[in-house]
Amino acid sequence: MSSTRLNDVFKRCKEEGRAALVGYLTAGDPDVTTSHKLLATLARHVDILEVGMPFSDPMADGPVIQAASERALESGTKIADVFAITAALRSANPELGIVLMGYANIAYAMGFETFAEKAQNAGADGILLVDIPPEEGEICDEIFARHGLDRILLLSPTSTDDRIRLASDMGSGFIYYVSLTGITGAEMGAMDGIREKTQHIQSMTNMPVCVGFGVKTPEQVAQVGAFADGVVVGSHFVSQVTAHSDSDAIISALDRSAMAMKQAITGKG
Ligand SMILES: O=P(O)(O)OC[C@@H](O)[C@@H](O)c1c[nH]c2ccccc12
Repeated sequence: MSSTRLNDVFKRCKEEGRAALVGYLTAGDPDVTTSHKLLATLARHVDILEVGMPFSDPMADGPVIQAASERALESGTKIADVFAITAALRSANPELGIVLMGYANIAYAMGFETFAEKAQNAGADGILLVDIPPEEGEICDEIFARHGLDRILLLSPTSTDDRIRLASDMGSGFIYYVSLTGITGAEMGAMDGIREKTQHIQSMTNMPVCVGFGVKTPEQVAQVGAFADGVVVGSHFVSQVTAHSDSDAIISALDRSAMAMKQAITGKG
């Protein structure tokens, strides 16, 4: 069972003959107020917002997103702030897909039932917990499903057909194909290999397959969008936070860069 909103997002994009644009930012970076404005800006251009829950030990993340987590935690961001920002984004953007992304610890700490209840009340559609692989889903699958939350699962270049089948069976919403064996923000590998593996996964599942890790330019968004069902951009958006000194400048830089990515994915770039 998939949350109808994520299904609708992919259906709409498909009707428009394009891939979905998924944009990531860490909630609370650089502080709760600015972060809310940044996420609201990104929400105007993307189809799905991936809202990162800041965490002290984000092992899948490269330096850019690690630093974003640190800024968020140092400025006092709490998980309650993440839910509050999410709720505000939801009420302003009824059709936007919203996925909460983070590490298992955050949900363990508050209890999966409470976590799922709060995520649902905030209006999230799906949950991506990086360090809960498909086979460890007993801890959350039933709970998330009961709260109408999709569980987004990751596949990587080394995933075997057995794992692809497992992710397709256990996951919902969409499959997130990590384009490289490494951390967020790394350099993308050869496009041919990424296309082949993506198409192979697509042939094995009914779910949309989104591709992320290393996508930084409108050209890459257009290239990946030509075969994937969705394209994820993270570090490139997060890096706007440190590239500019005041919050207005960060917001307008993010606005411009998200608009460029959107134009690239709609073929109007
Ligand atoms: O930053 P990149 O290379 O553009 O990749 C997307 C990524 O940031 C976002 O989806 C994400 C951030 N942290 C993660 C951890 C695991 C999987 C995915 C993520």
